[in-house]
Amino acid sequence: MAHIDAGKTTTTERILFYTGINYKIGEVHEGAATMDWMEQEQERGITITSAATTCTWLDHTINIIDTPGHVDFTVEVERSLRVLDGAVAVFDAVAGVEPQSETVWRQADRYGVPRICFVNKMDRVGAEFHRCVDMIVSRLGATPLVIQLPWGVEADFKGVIDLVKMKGLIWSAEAAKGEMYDTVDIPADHAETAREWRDKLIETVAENDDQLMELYLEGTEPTEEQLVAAIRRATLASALNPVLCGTAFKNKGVQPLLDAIVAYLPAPIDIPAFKGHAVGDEEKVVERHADPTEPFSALAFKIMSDQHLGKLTYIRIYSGTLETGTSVVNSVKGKKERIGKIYQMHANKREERSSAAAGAIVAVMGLKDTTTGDTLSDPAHPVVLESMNFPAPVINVAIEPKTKGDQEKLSTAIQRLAEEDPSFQVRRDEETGQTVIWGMGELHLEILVDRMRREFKVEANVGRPQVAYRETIRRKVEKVEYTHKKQTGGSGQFARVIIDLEPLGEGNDGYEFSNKVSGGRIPREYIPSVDAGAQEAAEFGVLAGYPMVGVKVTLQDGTYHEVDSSEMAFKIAGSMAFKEAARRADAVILEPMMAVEVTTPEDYMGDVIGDLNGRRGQIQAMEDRTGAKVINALVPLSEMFGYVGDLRSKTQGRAVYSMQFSSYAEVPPGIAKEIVAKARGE
Ligand SMILES: Nc1nc2c(ncn2[C@@H]2O[C@H](COP(=O)(O)OP(=O)(O)OP(=O)(O)O)[C@@H](O)[C@H]2O)c(=O)[nH]1
Repeated sequence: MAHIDAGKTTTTERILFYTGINYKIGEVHEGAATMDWMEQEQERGITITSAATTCTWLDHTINIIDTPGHVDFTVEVERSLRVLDGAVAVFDAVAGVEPQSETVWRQADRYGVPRICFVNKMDRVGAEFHRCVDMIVSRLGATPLVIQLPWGVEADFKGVIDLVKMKGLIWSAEAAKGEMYDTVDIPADHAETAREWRDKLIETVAENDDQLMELYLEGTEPTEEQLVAAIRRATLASALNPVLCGTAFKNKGVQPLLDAIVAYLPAPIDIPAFKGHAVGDEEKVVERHADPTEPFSALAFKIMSDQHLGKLTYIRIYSGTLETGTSVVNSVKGKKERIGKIYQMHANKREERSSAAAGAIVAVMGLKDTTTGDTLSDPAHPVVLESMNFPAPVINVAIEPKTKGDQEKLSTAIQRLAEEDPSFQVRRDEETGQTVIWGMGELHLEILVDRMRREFKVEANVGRPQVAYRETIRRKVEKVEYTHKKQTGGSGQFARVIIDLEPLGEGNDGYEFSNKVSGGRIPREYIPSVDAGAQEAAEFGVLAGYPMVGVKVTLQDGTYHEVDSSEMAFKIAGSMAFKEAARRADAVILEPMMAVEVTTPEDYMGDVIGDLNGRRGQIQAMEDRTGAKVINALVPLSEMFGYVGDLRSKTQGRAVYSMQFSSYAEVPPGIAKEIVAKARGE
């Protein structure tokens, strides 16, 4: 996991080569990386979809998922961190801890994933190992444990000083692909620094591990075995993060990284218990263990449509053993599923297997109703494992088929792509009849439309990207009454409700409903209808039709009629009362704000800042980083369309930027007016 371009794919390609999975190294910039198998990935040199593979090192099986760094594909990181037991955070030794590294680090925190750090690109001009280590402290608030020091830097980078073994590891020029390295005595000019850092290493581990602390207090130098065991315990407890370095591109430092993965990251059996809950009872905790003889349980984390095979469902098996031809239950949806075939995946290649056991990551064919985040379990012992969080999409575009013939293909394409990607959504705009697709950013939607064209042969016209605005209210309104009554049309036409509507408060973008009606003034069976009606109304806000969020509805009172009331009548009353209340509650429009970080040569700093100000940006911070200036700003997403091209032309291609969603904020009144007028077709 890492910020874009830190070198995740390049490092993974070396791993596949050294572990003997591939007989040659595929380079990202040549469009030849195994893990970036999708056409769009090879053309652009970026990872878009997380690819899974499996290799063996020191008699251990390692499942690897190479994740994308671009923020538009954050859902890929989310699902991968959910099913992996450990992670390698890759950093660019020049840029250090970049914004997206920070984001993925927090995601890993959320899932409690132990991790080690790899400071890559030590060969680049401006590489600074210790600055990166300092940033791991200042930006991530983590405890880095330096277990290697770089031996040389930039063009002179030769290898690493291993502080656990107290040896130098040097990659000689003869092994051009870095297959071989020599273990030598630490050179004299590095001896003192190595001793100093070795002391720091032991001190840091001792502070985080009682057993090592005992030895430390006795003044006994730990053996290599004792030290490795202590680092392992502290890493598994997420108390610290071992830090290594190297240059994947120049083939140095990758084998010791593999050694560290085996030595310090958890095997499934190191995890005391995988927690889930009983079907239909979220309070009742059920535990599963990485034991092939326990009842089967697995989490579906990814769906892929294969043109030839149909739907492939990627699963992580937590307990038990899965065999082809057996039946399992999707315990979230309550549906039986039959396991057609089981495949070990190597990026887009697959190898058929007859069974797979706890700890494995495999793809299965034949599942019909399972979607991302669902649990599959032994029908006799169902369990629901914790699912994952998916971010809400922030932009959308209208899409329409070019010809009538494309209409059906478009629907199929959208359906398949939405199955694969939970951050891609589709809605039909009832008023205009348009199909609107929603995603995480311009690049995300561009890739999706491109995939529709290539994989599904759909020709479509795509509108301009629009921001996913929201609406909320600023004021509480009380006792808003609505009576739904129709004289004609028979029974079931009477309902009267009285509601309060209030804001949930800053940062809460949910919806809540509470019922205060007592004494049978409204029969209990009608209450959920009022809630459903209000929720339906909240989907289309009163100002410009954007979803209304951060509101609480309280049903205070109402009346019903013995003969003329129905669920439908109460739903309509709930919906109308909500709309009426929202109109009186000072509704406002919210827009997504992006945290933008621009790295630019000093000469262009004035232009970059001026441009950000012109985009309604608020500059938050400025700092120096190796001959460049780094500017952090908060900018409305609506002003950031096309920024990539504008920045390039303003700085002659010498500045780079990244941005990620920060929060929703109120749109200034002048702009809100324009948005409302546009939505009303004025
Ligand atoms: N100089 C140098 N370049 C490197 C090194 N590792 C990777 N690169 C280059 O950096 C670029 C990005 O590398 P990738 O491996 O695609 O980075 P990534 O983190 O997988 O990128 P995304 O998946 O798109 O986020 C490529 O052009 C690599 O050749 C390194 O150690 N040194």
